[in-house]
Order: sequence, then C-alpha cells, then structure tokens
Amino acid sequence: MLHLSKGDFVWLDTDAVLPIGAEVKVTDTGQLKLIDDCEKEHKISKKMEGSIRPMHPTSVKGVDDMIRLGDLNEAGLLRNLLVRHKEGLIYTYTGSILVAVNPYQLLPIYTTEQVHMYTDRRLGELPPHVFAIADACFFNMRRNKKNQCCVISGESGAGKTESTKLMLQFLAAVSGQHSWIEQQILEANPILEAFGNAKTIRNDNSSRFGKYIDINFTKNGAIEGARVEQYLLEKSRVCRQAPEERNYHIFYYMLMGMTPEQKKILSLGKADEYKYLTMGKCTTCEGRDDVSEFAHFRAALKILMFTESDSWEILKLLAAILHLGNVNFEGTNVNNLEGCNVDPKALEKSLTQRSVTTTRETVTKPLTSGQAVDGRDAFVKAIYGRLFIWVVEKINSAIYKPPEEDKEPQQSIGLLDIFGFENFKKNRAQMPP
Ligand SMILES: Nc1ncnc2c1ncn2[C@@H]1O[C@H](COP(=O)(O)OP(=O)(O)OP(=O)(O)O)[C@@H](O)[C@H]1O
Repeated sequence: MLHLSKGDFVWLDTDAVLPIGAEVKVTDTGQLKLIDDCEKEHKISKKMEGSIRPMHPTSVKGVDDMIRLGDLNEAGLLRNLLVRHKEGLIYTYTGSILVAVNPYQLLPIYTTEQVHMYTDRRLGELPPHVFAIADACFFNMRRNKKNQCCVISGESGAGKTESTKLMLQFLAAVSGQHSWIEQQILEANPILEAFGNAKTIRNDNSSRFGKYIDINFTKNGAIEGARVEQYLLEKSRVCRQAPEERNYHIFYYMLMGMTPEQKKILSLGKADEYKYLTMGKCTTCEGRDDVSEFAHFRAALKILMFTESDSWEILKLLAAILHLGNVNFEGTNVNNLEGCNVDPKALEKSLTQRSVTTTRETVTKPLTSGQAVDGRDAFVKAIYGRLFIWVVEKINSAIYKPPEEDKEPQQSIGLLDIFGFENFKKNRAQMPP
C-alpha cells in the first residue's frame, strides 16, 4: 500500500472515466481520508490499493505551461486547468497553444495597462494571456515578414468570439494608429453578430457561422485594412428554432428598437406576433438589451458606410421575411387535386404553384399546404443567406484596401474562428463538394 501522509496528493480511480485528484486529510478520530477535487470524501482501505497513485508535484498546484506537467495525460491536463481556474487563472499554455477556460464573468485583465504589459514580450515571459498570443502573431509577422494565422477553436460557448474580439482589440491598440480603419474593423463585429448570432441553450450570443478575419498591416505595422470571410451560416434558424432558442438577434433588435412610425410603415408589431420568432417560445434574452443593441447596430452601420437607404432596405427585407412567415396556407381540393390558398393573388400564385418547363411546354401544378410551407421557408432561407453575404461584402468594401501595385506586399494576421462543431455537422450539407 502506498504510504500516505496528511497533505499528500494522489490520483484516485473512481467510477468516472478519468482518475480524479484527491488530497489526504485527517478525520476527527485521527484516521486518514481522501477528499477528491469534487469535495467528495473517500475512506482509505486496503481494497483501494490498486486505485491510488501518487500525484506528480507539478500537478498539485498546477503549472502555467502544461508541457511541464509530470503527469502528462488527460486527467493531468484537466486537473491543471481546474486548479488554475479555481485561482481565477483562466489562461494556460501548452507550448505555443493557449487554452482559455471561460470565466463567465468580466475579469479586470483586459485593460490598457495589460495591453502595454504584453506588448513586445516573448511568449512565456509573462503569465499566459490571449494578448500574449496576439503579440506573438504581430511580432512574428514583423520580424519574419511572414503572414500569420491564429486558429481559435472550442465548443459552443467556449469563448471563441470573445477571444477573437480581444485579439482584434490588442492588434488595433498595438498597431498604434488609433485611426478610422481600426474603429471600422472593430465595429464590424456588432453588425456580423446581429445577423449571424443568436441565443441558444448553450450561449446567449452564439455565432451560427464561421468567420475568418484577415487583418492587413503596412510594413511599419500599422493596420491598413481587413477582410472578413464567412462560411456555413445556419440558415434553418431563420424559419425554425429549438425550444428556448431565438432567431437571429437582428429580428428582436429591430422590433424593440425601431420607432413606432417606422414600425407602422412596415406593418410590424411585437416579436411574439411572428411565427418565425416564436418557435423556441422565447423572444427575450436575459441580460441582453435589444433596444440598446439596436442603437449600437445602427451606429455601427453608419461607421461601416451603410447609407440610410441601405439600412432601410435591410429593415424592409427583414420585415418581409417576418410577414412571409405568418402567411397561412389553407389546404384545398380542386378537381381531385390537393392544393392551398393565400391572399393576395400574386403571392398566392408564386407560393402555391410549381411550374415545370420541358422542351415543349410549361406545366403548372398546385402545391399542397405542406409543400407551400416548405417552398416559402426555402425561399426565406435563400433571401436571408443572400442578405448575410451582401452585408459581409458591404463591410469588406468599407474595410478592405487592396494592396497598391507599386508598394511592398501587405503583411497579414488571420484569425480563424472555427465555430461550434455541432453547427459544422448541421451545415455540412451546404458545403461545396
Ligand atoms: N474571456 C472572457 N471573459 C469574460 N467572459 C467571457 C470570456 N469568454 C467568454 N465569455 C462569456 O461567455 C459567453 C460565450 O462566449 P463566446 O460567445 O465567445 O463563445 P463561442 O465559443 O464563440 O460560442 P459559439 O460557438 O456558440 O459562438 C460570452 O458571451 C461571455 O459572456
């Protein structure tokens, strides 16, 4: 039997998949016992002999670079993150990879002082931090004259979007210009999030698309422009949401934030009046203020050079989507053929009939109400998808400055936000072959 004394740390096999860390303590009667990392008590018995192993000293208090762990296995990595998280340390290195554990609270570690502190420092010189990674990208790009790419991955709600924004914030700060273009790049986020993020059961601000931001720098390291690429937007969300989930933020923003006059022109009411917004039986999101988010979104549109007319066209299109979602199709039976009706006539024709053109003739067939609903939803998803692409193109036209011919090639840092894996699986069908 392992000789144990008070204060020792061990790995303990339990029914769980992985061994758990435990500390040796003394009971009131002077016996030794184990308290595991989940605060569960275990009596020490002869039977346990095979299920206890000594813990390497590096795993006891944790290390800031997991390459240094003596117990370098899955349990060791997870315990290291746990120990550090309990101390409020959310960042840990594994070599040049940064692991971030979502703190779900605002920590005072992203201040201007922190930006200065992490600027021009070698990776590992200071405690692990997302700013250190951004600084390493910037430094390597400038010193080696090579483009850099940073991959930000994790499951939904892990903190990818926040980390991407923090990296952007750092790069904008160290680029040192504090110019219009930097503000424009930062303000592209609220627009992208309005159209591409939604409340899910795992994350109140879940990105439902993948994003690659390429930030271009002059040879002196000043931000010159950027380009956003989007991929695999979850279009099905526009027509359907799972319980307790919402449609894209933009719909709720506009219904809460538009003036009564604007809403009257577009015949809009409250969110709970629209089928497309109520599938998840959830139209509000605790902690999110749709009114102020809409104001921020409108301000960001102006910064990204969307005209008043652009903004109004967007709102009109979104209103049309909401109205279309409320169209009902009544099943009918004409000449023994199942069909459906809507009003007014023109809409009825386009949504309730299907035309097939052969080499010789065009045959028009009525759709059943189910087919009409599917057709309408497919149409709406296509419109929203096009709108999203258009918005991204418009953002790029404001922030992307193609390199001038006679100038040195631009250097760039790419930030790839690989969104939640379940999105990827859901949208794989939309991927090009
Ligand atoms: N560094 C951080 N500091 C404080 N809060 C954070 C941090 N990172 C994440 N959060 C919190 O966690 C929430 C979810 O994070 P985020 O949206 O970045 O996740 P995600 O990985 O992008 O998820 P998804 O794949 O669903 O888009 C944020 O809205 C924020 O409240």
